[in-house]
Amino acid sequence: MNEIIMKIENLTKEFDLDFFSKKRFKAVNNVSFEINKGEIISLIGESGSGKTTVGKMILRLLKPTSGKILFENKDIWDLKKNEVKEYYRNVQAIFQDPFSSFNTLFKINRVFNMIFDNFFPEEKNRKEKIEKVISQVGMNPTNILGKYPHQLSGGQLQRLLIARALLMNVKVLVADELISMLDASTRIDVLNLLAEISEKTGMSIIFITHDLSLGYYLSDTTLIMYKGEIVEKGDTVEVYNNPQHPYTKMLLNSVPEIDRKWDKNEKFIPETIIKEIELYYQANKEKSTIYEAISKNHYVKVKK
Ligand SMILES: Nc1ncnc2c1ncn2[C@@H]1O[C@H](COP(=O)(O)OP(=O)(O)OP(=O)(O)O)[C@@H](O)[C@H]1O
Repeated sequence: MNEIIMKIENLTKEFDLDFFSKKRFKAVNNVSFEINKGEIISLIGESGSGKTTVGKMILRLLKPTSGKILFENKDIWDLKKNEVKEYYRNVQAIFQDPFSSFNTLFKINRVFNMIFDNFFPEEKNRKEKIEKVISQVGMNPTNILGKYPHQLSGGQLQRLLIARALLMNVKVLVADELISMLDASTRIDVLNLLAEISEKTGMSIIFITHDLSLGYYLSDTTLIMYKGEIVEKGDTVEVYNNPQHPYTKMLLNSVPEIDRKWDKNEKFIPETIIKEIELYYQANKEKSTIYEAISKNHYVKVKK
């Protein structure tokens, strides 16, 4: 049976458009989904669709305008100070640029020791545990631990971030454009590593990407985001084989194929499918702000 570990309920985030304006911008609009233990979910969408904003709210880096994030049935914005620390022991992130996640002044050994200082000060077998996770991500601890971050490659640093998640035994990992800086073969290695860890340890992964093929490769469940909303969600194979929403269809059609050359008459601009989107919502008798968002430039007026 599936065990829900995190529940996102009607999450909305508005940003001020500018200091003087009364208009606000809905970067995330009424987003709901659940994450099961050990599940890998891809959050896929074009640039600016709101993926990172969802990730940041899950990491408590941004407070939602409305809606809830429940981790193990507790609202993460109702946590007490000591519970917040516990939350971060369980929920961690890996961002696109691995270099920014490391303090350049500290050797890797120190970086890993600080995890124990912060979260498990009583731990006696630090060295052993650190060496074990570094080996688990396919690296030799002796070659790595004495180095500074700038002496390592992007791929090595990404692996170290995964090792950090392993060391902390995190329950949910938010991986935001994790591998976009890596070359193709290193990418596959890191993806395989993530899938393997998730299967072995039951770690759930929210994989944020704009790359459909990476999402397909890794995830059990796919969420397609467009203009701040989830327009389609479901089993990955099902979504890719039988997309329902016009935006998902367009997105899947726009993936370059090895035997298809660029055609100057072909257009994949989302705004060209506005009519289909309108008809889709009419046919499904669903309400959506997406149609309005496209035609009115995605702003909402609020009183300040
Ligand atoms: N702090 C902020 N203040 C104002 N607007 C913001 C802020 N953070 C994000 N936005 C806007 O919200 C929208 C969604 O941004 P977000 O970073 O979530 O998109 P994304 O789907 O992750 O895009 P990308 O793939 O390019 O990272 C964008 O239009 C962005 O400019």
